[in-house]
Amino acid sequence: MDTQTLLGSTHALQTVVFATLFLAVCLLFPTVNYWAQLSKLPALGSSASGKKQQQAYMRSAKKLYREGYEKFKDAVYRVGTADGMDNVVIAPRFLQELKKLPDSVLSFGGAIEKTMETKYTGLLTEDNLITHSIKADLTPGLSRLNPVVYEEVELTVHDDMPACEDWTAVPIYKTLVTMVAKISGRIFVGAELCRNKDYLDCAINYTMDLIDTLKAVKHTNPWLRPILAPRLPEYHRLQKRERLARDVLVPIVRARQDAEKKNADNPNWQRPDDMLSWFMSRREEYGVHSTEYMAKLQLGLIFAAIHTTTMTATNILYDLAASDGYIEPLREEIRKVMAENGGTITTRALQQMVKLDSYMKESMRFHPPGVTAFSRKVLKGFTLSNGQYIPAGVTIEVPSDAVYHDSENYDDPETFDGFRFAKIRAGGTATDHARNQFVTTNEQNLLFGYGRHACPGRFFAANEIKMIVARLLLDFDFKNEDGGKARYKNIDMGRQSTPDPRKKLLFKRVKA
Ligand code: HEM
Repeated sequence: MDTQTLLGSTHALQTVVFATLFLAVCLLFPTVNYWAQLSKLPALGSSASGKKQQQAYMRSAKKLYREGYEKFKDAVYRVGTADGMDNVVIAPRFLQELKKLPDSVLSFGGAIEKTMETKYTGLLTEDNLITHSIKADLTPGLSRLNPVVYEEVELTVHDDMPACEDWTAVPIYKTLVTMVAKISGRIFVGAELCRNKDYLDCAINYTMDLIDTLKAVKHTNPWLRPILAPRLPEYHRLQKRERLARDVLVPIVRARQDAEKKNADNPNWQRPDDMLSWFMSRREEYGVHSTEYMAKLQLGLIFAAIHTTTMTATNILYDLAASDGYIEPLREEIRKVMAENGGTITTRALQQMVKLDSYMKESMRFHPPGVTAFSRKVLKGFTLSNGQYIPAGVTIEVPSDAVYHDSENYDDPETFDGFRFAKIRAGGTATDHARNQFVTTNEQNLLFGYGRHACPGRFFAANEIKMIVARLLLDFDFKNEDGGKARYKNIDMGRQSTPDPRKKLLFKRVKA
């Protein structure tokens, strides 16, 4: 090789090397920059993302976030999570400023996409039609709908609870999920479908199949997920469940469409008064044209509503069975309020059941479904008022469980006081009333989230739970299966906490 050719090849080689390095720097810069920015925030513990750390997170996330709160109460820190990624934990004092950031900076859907592996579970993330319809149709219509809801509560308590002439063991989670699916279904899809076996099967089991798929997907290697996830048996079961759900729901949507067309000129025709109907009336506004998608919206609603409501009701019953001194005062309140409202549970009656509302709220404070709240993915980096920069790409959260056990927020926070909120409301101002209800959301009350994505279904859920618990309290005495007073332990996994669905309570019908 002559010198000229050698120089030429060396030059070409140098160019290739430089170009490759440049490309690598361009590709890696965002990641390197992300880690550089993230590492400026203090870490709780090692914050490393090793297997051991991930397992410790799954076992004791609650303890971890409480330690974090003690150490960084008013500050911001990062913590390694079960995903092998660091989340940024933000003190509640920043919530007011976070609330003002638009969805293009802090994304609710983005956080769900990641935690729920929506690419594989197919869960709807931010479906504005569902949220809008709950806010614009369901919640304002509750006064009109409450008698219908209560009618379904009476029907299902009658049909799904055993006779219980003597003490009878009842698997209460399983019983409640059927009740909640029927009662919610009455408002979601109407009377014709809400007691249909196939609809109920789907309303009860869709969430379970989705969670099984989620767990299986999380166990696969993130790099191989696109190949492995669609091969999982759980994934196939979920797909089958969705097909079954479509088979049940699509004919109903079609029948409703036909009825609408047939009655287009009929001034006396009335649309069914349920979510399916409200979704359909808003489909043009939201550009929803496929009948299958209308069915999918119902699955989104089922996921948001059924097991969340069931878990909350189960926690309340487990608390009641384990605590003394509450059942009689609650019954007294319910009887008195019903007597004042024509012997039934009206909207006014629900508002007057202040002790029951308080008990439900205290039960949820002690047994929140999650250890953290306000989970949002950061789409654009931003700076907090204390000067700390939160980089794009990270997920933020607020340590809500620690907030509920802070004596600055709640007097004697480690004591279960079922009537603590009723007492504050009894002697208090209008603000005390507003800030101490089951449905309240603010910086100290994060059970239903916070800000513009706070749970829109909480008003419906509160009424439904109140009606179920009131009916059960009036009709039955109940206690733990062993007759003891130890509260059934919840199952804590990572951030999630669920009442143990295998436990039974003993029920005995109250003599009239
Ligand atoms: C006790 C039962 C329930 C609990 C504990 C609960 C809890 C929550 C929480 C924590 C969030 C996230 C809020 C945030 O991050 O700021 C949420 C969102 C949501 N919930 Fe509920 N929920 C319950 C019942 C329901 C019901 C019955 C419905 C429907 C009727 C519903 C519909 C939704 C929807 C659509 C969203 C998403 C809101 C959005 O995208 O902006 N939830 N819920």
